[in-house]
Amino acid sequence: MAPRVLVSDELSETAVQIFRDRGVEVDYMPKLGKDKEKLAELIGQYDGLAIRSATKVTEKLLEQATNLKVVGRAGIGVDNVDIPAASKKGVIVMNTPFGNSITTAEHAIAMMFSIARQIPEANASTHAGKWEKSKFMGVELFNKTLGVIGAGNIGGIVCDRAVGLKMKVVAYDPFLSEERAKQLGVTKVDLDDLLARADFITLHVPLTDKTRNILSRENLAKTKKGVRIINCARGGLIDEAALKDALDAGHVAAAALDVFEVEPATENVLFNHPNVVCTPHLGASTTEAQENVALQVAEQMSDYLLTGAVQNALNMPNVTAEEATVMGPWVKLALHLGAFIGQMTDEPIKAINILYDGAVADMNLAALNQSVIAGVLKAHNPDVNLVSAPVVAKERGIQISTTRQEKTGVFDAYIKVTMVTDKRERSVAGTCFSDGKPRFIQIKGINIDAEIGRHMLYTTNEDVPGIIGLLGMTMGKNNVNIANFTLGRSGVGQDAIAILYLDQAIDPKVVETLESTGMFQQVKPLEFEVA
Ligand SMILES: NC(=O)C1=CN([C@@H]2O[C@H](COP(=O)(O)OP(=O)(O)OC[C@H]3O[C@@H](n4cnc5c(N)ncnc54)[C@H](O)[C@@H]3O)[C@@H](O)[C@H]2O)C=CC1
Ligand SMILES: O=C(O)C(=O)COP(=O)(O)O
Repeated sequence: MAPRVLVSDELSETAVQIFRDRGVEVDYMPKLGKDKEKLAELIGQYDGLAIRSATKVTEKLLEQATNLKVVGRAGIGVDNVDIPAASKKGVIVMNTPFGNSITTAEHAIAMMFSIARQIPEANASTHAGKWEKSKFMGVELFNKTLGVIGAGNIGGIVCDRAVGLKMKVVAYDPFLSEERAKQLGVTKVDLDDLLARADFITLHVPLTDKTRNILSRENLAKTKKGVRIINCARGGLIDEAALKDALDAGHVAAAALDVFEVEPATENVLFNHPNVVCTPHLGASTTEAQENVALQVAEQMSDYLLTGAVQNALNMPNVTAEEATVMGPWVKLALHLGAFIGQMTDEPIKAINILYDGAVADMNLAALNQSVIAGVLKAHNPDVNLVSAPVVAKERGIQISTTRQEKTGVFDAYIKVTMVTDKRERSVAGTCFSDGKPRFIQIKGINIDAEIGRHMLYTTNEDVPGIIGLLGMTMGKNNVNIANFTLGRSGVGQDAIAILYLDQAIDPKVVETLESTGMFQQVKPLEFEVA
């Protein structure tokens, strides 16, 4: 069945067309993002949700999203998505990190010009037939100092444009390297220094717990008298009441705001202030940017829903379509190895060590790690998936470690997973042959070659005659067909294991019958998710 996507914010029609062309069913309901109840009522039908900033993807909404696999943000900021809650539910959250950055940077520059020369007020006055030529005295940008808070993609473009305008640019960004600052032609400074030096301040940081209120009352007081402030990033970065007071006191000469603490902003303390210019969150609103983000989000979401390729996800490592194909069998193997380990224990797991040997060590290990962990955890919680697995593992305090090594044995590549609990260590290794079929090659250090099927039976015993007959006869008597039978032992008369691939699940009574013979140390039916 074709996956279904809901577009709940205003996205370019390009997105709808791409979904359809790719074979994804799409419903375009651009007003739904503003109607929480209706959205919650409908969300359960969809595999994907494409949004901008109006739709709020809360924990509550996610509870109703029983089929949801991916949220695609056609834009940059994802502060309207509860990412931890999405991860826990196994929902991938992706954005389009570059599609609207030039547009937003240009909006910030436009806002800077508009407050330097009072263009909106002069425009309104002139339209009103007032011709107030002497009222509107502006300032030049040339030679002024621009303080850029956050010099990432958008901030970096703003720096570049401002340098072109012959401004002196200082930037505060703890993650900005000296080399990048040099490349941008800006001086890296700390926040207090920026606040003291800047004639104009522009914000380009995401809204996080660390950046919230970055222009607080206290920090606004540290700015130069006559400073002009531009915010095209997020409401919540500036203390709006404190900004109003600073404007009223004439300390801040002007402010240009595209974003507000509460949006849609129909009322705000800063509205109607003569020195404030406002736009209704238009940073990303150009035809070019909206085409870019719509196209990207639809492609990314379709790729994920149709091929498993992951791009620009905030809670999953990237996996290209090519990797998804090449790695497909290895991802399955990783899940099976995890599933084996997970089903072998009911004790709390302390650590999972994953060894990658040979060619597989060069693959996208982040994705393989997540598959192993998901496999382990699914044994006790079927809702865990690749996205939620690391979150759940962290919550349970499971330590994950990986080792990669050059080819050491007869196999071109293999993965070995070892689980550590308080009482024991268990390990299983597997490989994929060129037929793409994953198989187990070692359990408890004993070499085997076991094809993996949906229903399997794993037994351990002392190496004595009669085990094959006993297992075969018991299965036969209970009408269970054996598709594949593999034996292994550590040495004559020593530890031995058997792995049976069965055509159906076995009844617990069969397990009891085998156990009652006293011939086995362990008789364990196992299930694997085999397509
Ligand atoms: N008005 C609008 O329509 C739009 C607004 N935005 C907003 O712009 C923000 C920035 O976008 P990008 O530049 O693409 O993001 P980015 O991730 O490329 O850049 C953000 C920069 O902020 C820096 N940063 C993080 N924490 C910081 C802190 N505590 N202090 C100083 N710097 C810090 C990071 O190191 C990074 O360099 C987005 O998160 C979004 O909220 C983005 C697009 C459109
Ligand atoms: O991309 C972003 O972060 C934006 O803020 C743009 O928001 P919008 O898509 O215009 O609602």
